[in-house]
Amino acid sequence: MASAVNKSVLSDVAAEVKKYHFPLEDVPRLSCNDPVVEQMIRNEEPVILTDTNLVAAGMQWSPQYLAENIGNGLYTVYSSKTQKFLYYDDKKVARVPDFSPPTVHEDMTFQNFLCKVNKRKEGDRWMYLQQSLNDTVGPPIVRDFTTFNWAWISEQQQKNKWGALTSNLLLVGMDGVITPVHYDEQQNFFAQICGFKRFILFDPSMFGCLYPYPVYHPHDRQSQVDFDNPDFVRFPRAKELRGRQAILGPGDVLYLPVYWWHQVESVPGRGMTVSVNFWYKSAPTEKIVYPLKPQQKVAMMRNIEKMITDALNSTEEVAPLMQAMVLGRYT
Ligand SMILES: CC[C@@H](CC(=O)C(=O)O)C(=O)O
Ligand SMILES: [Zn+2]
Repeated sequence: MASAVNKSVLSDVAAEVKKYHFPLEDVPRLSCNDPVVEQMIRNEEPVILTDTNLVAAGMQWSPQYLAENIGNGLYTVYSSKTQKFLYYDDKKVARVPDFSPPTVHEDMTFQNFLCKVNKRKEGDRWMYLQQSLNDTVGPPIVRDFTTFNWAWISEQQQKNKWGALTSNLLLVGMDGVITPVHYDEQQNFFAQICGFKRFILFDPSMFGCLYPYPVYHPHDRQSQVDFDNPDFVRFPRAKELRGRQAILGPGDVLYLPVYWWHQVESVPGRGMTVSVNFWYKSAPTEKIVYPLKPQQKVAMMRNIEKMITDALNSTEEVAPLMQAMVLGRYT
């Protein structure tokens, strides 16, 4: 049984993390055997789970162990001039002619990645390995992976009528890297193996305070608000943000519900991080119940935005058309 993270270490980490302009409440931290957990997952409320043993077989996956056992396959490594790794969809770059990718994507062996990280000097680019686990990994890693606690996580999948497991992303980050605030369209069990990660979470109803890029934009699903330097003139409602915080240590698992906004930070000074996420397709809506949930409204807004953009075959005409539709009529 993987031991739970020491509470006093967690409070030390909580004291170290960066403060932003918005208040944060702690995400509950419960044993997966606590009867409350089942209801929280059903209600799509984030919760930190201990005692899952989800990745107990992978707890020896230190960067060094991975370098020695993962084989010599090529892995996706992003590099960035800053600690931030703002995701972009390269299939959408053509729609934005002057788009300049904030990160560079390189494929390299895990050993080469770790060597570059260890040799990195001040001013060099930051690096973040983000690779879907597949059958190219070495046999020891396959063995560990197959002995994850699939019984427990499959039970969660079935109980909540989720769809298929779509992928497991292996994430190996340098001390201090940040994935800026965004939302995903999948349910997520996020397992922390090495080091500490701090999640800042906002519920889907905060869509209006986080100003995501347009759906056709390469940064679709990513917020335009820079928490380190918020532009309250362009994004005034960012002042209304009220968030939650989850600090994960080795062995912890965060249930991160679909459409919940999250920023993920590898806590500075606590070493490299190793994590594995488990992304599942969400349950289909069986029956429409009013009032609609915020998640359903986000999905609806996305579909309307896509439809209008495609029907107009122009991105410039979307705002004028939607303003003509509502300004002075519905507002
Ligand atoms: C994708 C990278 C990110 C995790 C995340 O956003 C997710 O699992 O949805 C992180 O850990 O830096
Ligand atoms: Zn995410």
